[in-house]
Amino acid sequence: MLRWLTSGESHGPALVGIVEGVPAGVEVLTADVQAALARRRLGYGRGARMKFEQDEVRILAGLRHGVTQGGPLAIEIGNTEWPKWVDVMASDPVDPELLNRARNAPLTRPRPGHADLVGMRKYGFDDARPVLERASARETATRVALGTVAAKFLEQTLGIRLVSHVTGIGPVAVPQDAPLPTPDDVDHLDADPVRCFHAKTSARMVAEIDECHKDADTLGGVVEVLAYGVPSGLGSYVHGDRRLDAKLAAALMGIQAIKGVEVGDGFLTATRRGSQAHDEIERGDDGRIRRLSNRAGGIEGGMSNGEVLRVRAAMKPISTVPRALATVDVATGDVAKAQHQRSDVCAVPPAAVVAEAMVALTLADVVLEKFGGDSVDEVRRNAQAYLDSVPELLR
Ligand SMILES: Cc1cc2nc3c(=O)[nH]c(=O)nc-3n(C[C@H](O)[C@H](O)[C@H](O)COP(=O)(O)O)c2cc1C
Ligand SMILES: C=C(O[C@@H]1CC(C(=O)O)=C[C@@H](OP(=O)(O)O)[C@H]1O)C(=O)O
Repeated sequence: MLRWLTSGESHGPALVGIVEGVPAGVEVLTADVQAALARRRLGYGRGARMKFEQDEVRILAGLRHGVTQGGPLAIEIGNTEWPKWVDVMASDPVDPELLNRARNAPLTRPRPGHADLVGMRKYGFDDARPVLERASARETATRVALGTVAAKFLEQTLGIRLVSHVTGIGPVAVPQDAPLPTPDDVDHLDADPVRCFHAKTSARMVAEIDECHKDADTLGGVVEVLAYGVPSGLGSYVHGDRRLDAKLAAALMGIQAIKGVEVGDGFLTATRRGSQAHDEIERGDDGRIRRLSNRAGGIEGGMSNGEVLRVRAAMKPISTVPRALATVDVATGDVAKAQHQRSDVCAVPPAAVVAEAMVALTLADVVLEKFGGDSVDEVRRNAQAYLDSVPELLR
């Protein structure tokens, strides 16, 4: 079993993530985590903060000489902007005089689409500051850091490799028959301004973001994660909460601003007739069972079926709209415009990287559930024994 937890506020000194259950022997470096975090910072349409802030990574525990030790890994990501927020986010009480300064002023004009209003009600605050600090997607940096370890585990035990890309931004979408990127295309995707594999669509997405920026508005979109090399049999049909599709849906829906999840062709499948919706089975020239298509996205009956795993997540447009939305000042009861200082216009490309991390953590958990093992070698041996045990005619 893999367990993980994150802690930290958007403008606090640092974020911290802990992952427990990673077997011994996974090779991972601080530089790998840094590289993954750098990929999360990419993307046309991100706001000013991404340009001036750095992610300062420190692996505090669980790793020795670049190899996991079997104990929990603790990863710290320092916010380099912290010096500006020392008073606002101080852990201990501060001089009340400081609280009158601009950055410290209570936020009383909750932003529609954010956690602000409900969070104030629920936790008993008269200021949205503490709500937005933890609700912020700054926290996703920690998930990407932990996901890096999970991805290394998957690659080094079973050769599973993940790819994330953007298939839609606002109304602009990749054509349905466009080829899927493979792990060899990751550098190309990282270099694309919107992490899109289809060059013509990428250019249209950039233009759409520019238009939206001019209109002082924001955009959402759709991301897709692909997992190559996933063996058949992860997850289970025997109970709803053991289904791989259910676990992936929960993991993706748990990302800030994700409002829909599809497995394989998802909602499109619902519009098709059965004869056009499923993936027929045949025996290939090599004598192995194969599929004529992969509309199911690599999952049948809540289990991986050996095809490429394909999941999508729909992100709503950024809630802090520059052309500020109507709200109420909860300190006075007056009609107001929602608070706004700065924001991303579009954060779909980084959301793809976050979705990839969530898929990595979910797959690492189900791999450990199925095969178990305290070391990389043991997981490999267990997996190989299972694969060897599948009868010839079912392979
Ligand atoms: C990578 C990423 C970056 C985001 N950046 C912003 C942002 O700059 N401004 C904003 O208002 N919301 C941003 N969001 C979305 C908010 O965090 C999210 O909408 C808010 O916390 C409310 O949660 P909900 O949308 O899940 O209801 C971002 C989300 C992600 C995944
Ligand atoms: C800091 C990150 O994303 C932030 C997520 C976010 C939000 O409301 O979710 C709002 C913005 O922060 P701020 O309000 O300080 O400008 C984004 O920059 C990050 O992704 O590292």
